[in-house]
Amino acid sequence: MPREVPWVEKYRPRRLAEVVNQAKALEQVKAWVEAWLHGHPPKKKALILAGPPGSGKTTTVYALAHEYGFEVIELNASDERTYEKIERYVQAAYTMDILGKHRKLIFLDEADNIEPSGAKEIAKLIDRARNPIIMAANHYWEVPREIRNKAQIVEYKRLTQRDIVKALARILHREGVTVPKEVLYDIAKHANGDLRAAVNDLQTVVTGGVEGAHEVLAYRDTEKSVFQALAQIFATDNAKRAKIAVLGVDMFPHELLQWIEENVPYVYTKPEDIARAYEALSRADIYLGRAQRTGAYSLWKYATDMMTAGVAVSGVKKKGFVRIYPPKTIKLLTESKTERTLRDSVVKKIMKEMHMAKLEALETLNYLKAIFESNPDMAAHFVVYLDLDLKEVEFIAGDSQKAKTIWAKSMNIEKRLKREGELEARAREAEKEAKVRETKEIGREEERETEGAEELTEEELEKAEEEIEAVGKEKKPEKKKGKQATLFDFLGKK
Ligand SMILES: Nc1ncnc2c1ncn2[C@@H]1O[C@H](COP(=O)(O)OP(=O)(O)OP(=O)(O)O)[C@@H](O)[C@H]1O
Repeated sequence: MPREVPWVEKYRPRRLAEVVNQAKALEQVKAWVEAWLHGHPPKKKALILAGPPGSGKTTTVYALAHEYGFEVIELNASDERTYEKIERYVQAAYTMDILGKHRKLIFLDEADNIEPSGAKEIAKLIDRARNPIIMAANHYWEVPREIRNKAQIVEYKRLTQRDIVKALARILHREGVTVPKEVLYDIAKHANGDLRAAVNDLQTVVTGGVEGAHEVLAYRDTEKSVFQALAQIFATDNAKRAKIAVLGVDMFPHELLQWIEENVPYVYTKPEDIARAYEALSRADIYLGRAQRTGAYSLWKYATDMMTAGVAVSGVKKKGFVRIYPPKTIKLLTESKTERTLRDSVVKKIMKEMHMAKLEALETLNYLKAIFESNPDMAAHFVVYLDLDLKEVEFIAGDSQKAKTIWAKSMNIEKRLKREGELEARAREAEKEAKVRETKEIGREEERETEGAEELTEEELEKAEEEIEAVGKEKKPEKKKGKQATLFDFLGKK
């Protein structure tokens, strides 16, 4: 299949004036490089362009080189031989300059990934530099301190949704195609300030062999698009970056594995690199299988490490835009979306009823799948407990016949529970009524007793007192065991 030119390259601004919404940063970069060119290297011989991904850092470096006549020597901080290479170019650049060749501009990407061990050495090289060194980093504070001290910081802003929509609209105009407005907004929203991700998404939507932009965008319902995560994995040789790339992706590891597996052959071209990537994936698969069999879901972590970091370090990747293809095993995107919606609703119910965090609920869903597979009676109880509907039961059972059996059993349980509930309610009602009756009766008795007592007082009290007096004259009233004899003892005797 012919590979399309990546739009991030095709439409990458060639001139500084085309870099949007970073005016302040550009002013600083220009002033710094002009100092070099005027023969007065700036006090800080390195620059750190710090800011979010896809905000224009790399673009600035290349546009700058283009406008000021530099050759860019791009190095990656995670490359083991970075130090050697910088040293070579720091020296070579100077001699080449004398020969009238292009001056070299050393561009060190991912400066927040420089190992502490190498930081001191690179700091020394900065001191010796006779040519500009520009570094890029997403997280300024993660650049080793020795290097930060030697470098001037230039901050890049996160691009706004408006910036992104405008940039995308310009590309569409130049391509002569249109997409629904809401799709454009949706891409811009999910890009989270990353224009590279947005441009890649747009290219996927417009040129994808996938039917319909809305279906493609369905995958962006997740917190972080799987397209973006994969693009990040396939753009780095750095294990840590590759691992971090999938953090916000709301997908089971085995689904993620399918996505990565599908795209490996488009990213790696050399057979031995492809083989290494598949080796990493097969190890991931072994961990997943083990987790599934034993219930030790902590193994998921290792599986994810293998499929991200393991794949990312497998070899030399294709440069620039790599279109990410949804796995063929996902038969229909719409179907997959329904499945995901069902999974989400089941997971929500588990979280609510079983008071679980999301990850636990996802693990529990796996247990449920095993239960639904082998124990319909127990499954039926879960259906009632979690208040699942038939579609959700079908999703968990993964087999409509099984789902129907479980559903029928759950209806019986529900009926029984309902009956029991009704009986219980009736019993409770009867008990309540009995209590009311009892209370009323007690009330009446008390009334009667009180009435009786009053009668007693009126009619008999005088007589009783007379009797007491009489008895008192004869003998002391008999004492009841441990209790003071009262008027009522006498009355009782009567
Ligand atoms: N400010 C911007 N103006 C115009 N285009 C931009 C801007 N920022 C990003 N882009 C577009 O997005 C793509 C990626 O940008 P770039 O490579 O400069 O990002 P970056 O900041 O270096 O990101 P990273 O930190 O991930 O390397 C480029 O192809 C470019 O077309």
